[in-house]
Amino acid sequence: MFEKSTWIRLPRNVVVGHGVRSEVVDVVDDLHLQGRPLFVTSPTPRTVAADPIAADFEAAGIDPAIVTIEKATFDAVERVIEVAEAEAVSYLVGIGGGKAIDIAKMASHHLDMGFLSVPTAASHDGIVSNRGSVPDGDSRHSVAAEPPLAVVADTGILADAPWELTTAGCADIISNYTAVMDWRLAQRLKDVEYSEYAAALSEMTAEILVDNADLIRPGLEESAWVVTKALMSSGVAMSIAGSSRPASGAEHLFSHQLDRLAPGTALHGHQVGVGSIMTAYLHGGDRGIWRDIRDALASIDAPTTAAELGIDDETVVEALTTCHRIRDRYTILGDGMNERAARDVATKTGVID
Ligand SMILES: NC(=O)c1ccc[n+]([C@@H]2O[C@H](COP(=O)([O-])OP(=O)(O)OC[C@H]3O[C@@H](n4cnc5c(N)ncnc54)[C@H](O)[C@@H]3O)[C@@H](O)[C@H]2O)c1
Ligand SMILES: O=P(O)(O)OC[C@@H](O)CO
Ligand SMILES: [Zn+2]
Repeated sequence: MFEKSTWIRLPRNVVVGHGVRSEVVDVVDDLHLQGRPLFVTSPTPRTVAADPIAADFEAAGIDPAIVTIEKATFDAVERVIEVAEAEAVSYLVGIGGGKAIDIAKMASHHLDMGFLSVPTAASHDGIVSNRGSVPDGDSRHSVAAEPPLAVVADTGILADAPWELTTAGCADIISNYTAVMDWRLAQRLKDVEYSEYAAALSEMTAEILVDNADLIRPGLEESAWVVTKALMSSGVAMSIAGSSRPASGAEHLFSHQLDRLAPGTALHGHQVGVGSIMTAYLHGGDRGIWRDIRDALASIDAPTTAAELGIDDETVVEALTTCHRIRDRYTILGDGMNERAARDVATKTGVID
């Protein structure tokens, strides 16, 4: 008997476009959400979006509570849960980059409350995903979390954000190529659960983004459209898979380790992009697609070297040799690279000198 079952939870409303920030109140009404919201944001996104959206809610007779977080940690999730309980709110709104949205989705999962995702940067593909990503000691957890009931992505805000945030989002998408290679490898060698639909969607998303690279330019609002659609499509792939596997392989392990070794130095998307150049080389050798990945990153102004990330060569080698321990996720790194092999791949791909 075939007894498999799955739940794929996706947003009901996806509202994208110029000025849609002012439609958050209408989206809440359309979802029949009652009571007070808690806005989960971080310092700059608060000024850019959370405070103006709060004013719209107040004008509609709703008094939102606001909590500002600085880091994506389990402590931050706890703090948001405490504020939600103390302020007697009935749903959450994550307003900001990947960290604020991750914290909001994890807290709403714990509270069993609905949540809305309002990205202020096209910098990451967690906008619609049902996963939260949190460092914890030597590990990095990919936690099951509440997917958003709705996404409100204002392309005016996204296009006004610093350009490097958008190039980071592009690089997070381009890294899907190697994430899927790792996933297929793990399926073949370790029989891990695999979804061909999620893998195909993730790869196709990267392909469409690369094909439209000439539309991705600073100051062009259309770029925010192109990148945001890709970020959402990649998040849907994660929700279909019920795992971050379609968008996170060894290149993400490398980035998570850099977050530990050189915290706050480079953006998540930029780190996974550089990681992807090297893991593509590990998969395909010199005839593989590593040059295509490097050139795609360069074409949208994303870093392709350690120097452009602001990270020194030795830290890259250390991250490559240790990042397989970050989590129990089989990838091309297997049980770890030795130092010579790590230096070799980083040098041959031009990531280090
Ligand atoms: N859950 C998932 O599926 C998923 C997917 C991808 C990434 N992530 C996580 O998301 C995080 C990376 O996201 P990120 O790069 O957005 O990090 P982030 O949330 O720290 O944002 C980066 C910076 O951009 C600033 N910012 C945001 N909007 C701005 C705006 N409009 N103007 C000026 N500054 C603005 C933020 O204040 C912050 O300083 C990582 O923790 C990563 O693990 C999660
Ligand atoms: O599960 P992780 O490795 O945090 O990956 C999530 C996301 O960054 C994929 O783009
Ligand atoms: Zn990512």
